[in-house]
Amino acid sequence: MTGASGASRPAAEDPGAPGDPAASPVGEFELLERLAPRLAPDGPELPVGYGDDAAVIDLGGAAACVTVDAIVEGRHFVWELSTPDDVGWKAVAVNVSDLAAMGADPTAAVVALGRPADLGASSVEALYDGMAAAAAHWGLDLAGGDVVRTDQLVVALTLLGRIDPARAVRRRGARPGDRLVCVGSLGAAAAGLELGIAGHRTPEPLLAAHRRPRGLVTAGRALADAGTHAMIDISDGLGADLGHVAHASGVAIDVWGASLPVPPEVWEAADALGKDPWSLVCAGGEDFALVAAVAPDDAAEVARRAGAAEGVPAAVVGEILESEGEPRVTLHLDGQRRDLRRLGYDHYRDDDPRDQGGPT
Ligand SMILES: Nc1ncnc2c1ncn2[C@@H]1O[C@H](COP(=O)(O)OP(=O)(O)O)[C@@H](O)[C@H]1O
Ligand SMILES: Cc1ncc(C[n+]2csc(CCOP(=O)(O)OP(=O)(O)O)c2C)c(N)n1
Ligand SMILES: [Mg+2]
Repeated sequence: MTGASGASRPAAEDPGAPGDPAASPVGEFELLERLAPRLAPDGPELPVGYGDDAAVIDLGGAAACVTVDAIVEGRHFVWELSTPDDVGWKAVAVNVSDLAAMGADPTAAVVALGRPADLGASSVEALYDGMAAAAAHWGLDLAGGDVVRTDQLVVALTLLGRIDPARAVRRRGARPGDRLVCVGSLGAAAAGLELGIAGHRTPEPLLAAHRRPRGLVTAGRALADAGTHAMIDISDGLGADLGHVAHASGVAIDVWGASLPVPPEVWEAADALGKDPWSLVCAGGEDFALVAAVAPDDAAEVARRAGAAEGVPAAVVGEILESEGEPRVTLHLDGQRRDLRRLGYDHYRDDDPRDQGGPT
């Protein structure tokens, strides 16, 4: 059968595409680079388009900051570890985090719900209880959506926020000499997920980090108000996401391992899992910490204020350097250097997302 007849799915052309048993298909990052030419360039009506945590759209006088992230059963959560209520919370939180990383203020969301036929109505109500609780927490309105039948639960939330386009903080803009500020801790969500899946006893803070992440809106605003040069939220992992900042800003980034905010339970989890703790910290992902490039003289005070505003740990964790050609992200630890760039979650890299990389 041919694709042109509409009777079958388009043929596999990439190694590893559906129907092709070979290695891995084109990765998430490479796929986006191929799609980019078809997307709108930045311009007066689109002050921030593709390539940042959220877009900024000029509406003639006012501006909206908009983002969409989906939560998928088996990819972002498993029913063994999360309730429907947790899933609803997480669907809101992951989007709130993207707006936080722009310095925006979330205002309203619409929800595309992919519901398997066997997911009962009361479970969907519980899912919406979780979304409503998160919406109340961050002061945003759930303003409608769409329902389709799917094989696994999918919750795709489009979130809008207020922003002054002139003050939107982008992934580009980090300058040599800036310090790297991290607000929020690293490694807990990945540790909670991995312990939980392995059936180990899982400390509550780790499980909570996986199930019900926080979006650091107040910290994001504080960082934006302080004139932060560049910012990103850590969803795929510190290495991969700093790689985006290095790439967008045309800089190199040094990360000081000993300064990273890591909860003590993460070291214990790595021990129990027989795993390099730095793979949880630098490649685990779903931390939803904010990492920002801040002028050196302000960095320590800006970190302190942003952390205090949310009641989360915050620290100066590295510095921005001149690029040496290729964007570079390097972890400095015990006198050793490890390449962190691209270390993190990629939806297409491995079949089992939990097998994905650690620092080498
Ligand atoms: N399917 C897509 N079509 C167009 N743009 C996309 C798509 N997926 C992601 N992007 C864009 O690519 C950039 C990176 O996306 P993503 O890795 O999902 O970022 P984030 O971690 O901030 O959610 C964003 O600017 C996003 O808008
Ligand atoms: C069952 C399960 N396996 C693996 C993970 C880990 N995980 C899934 S997606 C992801 C990265 C972030 O999600 P993504 O959809 O890429 O969000 P975005 O980068 O667009 O914000 C991670 C670390 C998980 N949460 N649940
Ligand atoms: Mg996304």
